[in-house]
Amino acid sequence: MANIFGVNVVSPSQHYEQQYLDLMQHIWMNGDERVDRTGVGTRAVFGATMRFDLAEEAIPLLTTKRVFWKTATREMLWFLTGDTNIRSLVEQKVHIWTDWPLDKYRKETGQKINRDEFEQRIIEDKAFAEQWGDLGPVYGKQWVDWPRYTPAGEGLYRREKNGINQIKLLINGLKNNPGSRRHIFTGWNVAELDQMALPPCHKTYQFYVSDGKLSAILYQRSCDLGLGFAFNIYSAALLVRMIAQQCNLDAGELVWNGGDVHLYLNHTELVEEQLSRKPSGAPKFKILQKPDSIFNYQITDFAVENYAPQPHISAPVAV
Ligand SMILES: Nc1nc(=O)c2c([nH]1)NC[C@@H]1CN(c3ccc(C(=O)N[C@@H](CCC(=O)O)C(=O)O)cc3)CN21
Ligand SMILES: O=c1ccn([C@H]2C[C@H](O)[C@@H](COP(=O)(O)O)O2)c(=O)[nH]1
Repeated sequence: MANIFGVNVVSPSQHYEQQYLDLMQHIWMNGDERVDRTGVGTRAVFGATMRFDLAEEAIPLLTTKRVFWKTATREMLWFLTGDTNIRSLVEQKVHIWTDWPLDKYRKETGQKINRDEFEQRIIEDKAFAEQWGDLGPVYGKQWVDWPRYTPAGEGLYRREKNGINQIKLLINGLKNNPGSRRHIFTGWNVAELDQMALPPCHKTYQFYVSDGKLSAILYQRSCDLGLGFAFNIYSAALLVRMIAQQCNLDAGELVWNGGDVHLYLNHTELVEEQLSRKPSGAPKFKILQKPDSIFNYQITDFAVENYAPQPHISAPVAV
């Protein structure tokens, strides 16, 4: 891979996943060993870029392990509803956000409930879910309902019933003023970070229209390269494709910029297994119909073809 002015140029003969495996190898061999918030410990580099071509229905799904793209798709559709409670995810058998509310519940009540029991209660008991299943004003809330305040006299402010829908504004902007350099949305609401279970990792998205194609940069401040990345890069591509479809554009390129990019020290087995495998194949992504709005996609609207990954590799998630 050549590097020109900080732009990684992936040669067309190289598999799109090779840059990911190279970065994984580099971090595992040369990363700074650091103590992190979770106490697990990581090896990390600061600042990394990868580029993925989205032309001709390409989708950046890792092929050296199976990535559960439907799980990631359900999560993205959940973001777009503005929901921040894990209940609707758990109802769809998506477990990736359960560990944070569960951890909080155990710490605050001292109860030794296991994950399955906790999820069962979240589903069966609406009041329990409202009390214990909410992640605070994370991604979805900020994306489609960023709070807005208006003066109410005497130095007081009233919170408007409807916040700012950044996704709707983005799509209007892309349609009406494609050449703009301000096509951005972000989950990083500084005033509300302390209420979130986790501050956003995939925190800023910027879009760019040229030659009938929609490209995007994702800036991810913190990246769990062994677990989170596979989801994050697929989800970002999914988002580009949905937005492109809504704006009658083709998908162009997805540029991923990572800040603190790390491998957890308890991911040795995953790293060694994955680095021993060779990427292969080029899955295709299809959107089967065009809903009348970005907010009306359903899981059945998407299909992945030609995806023949190597077996799943499980690894513990650091909470
Ligand atoms: N340490 C850490 N890594 C993350 O990737 C991460 C967080 N924390 N906290 C918030 C969210 C939750 N996300 C997660 C959480 C778990 C998996 C995970 O366990 N994935 C497994 C199985 C997926 C499944 O059950 O379908 C995997 O092998 O990809 C992935 C992303 C991404 N984020
Ligand atoms: O979409 C996501 C969400 C989270 N992560 C990872 C990155 C870190 O390992 C943790 C978050 O911990 P912080 O201390 O808040 O950075 O979760 C991810 O890779 N992708």
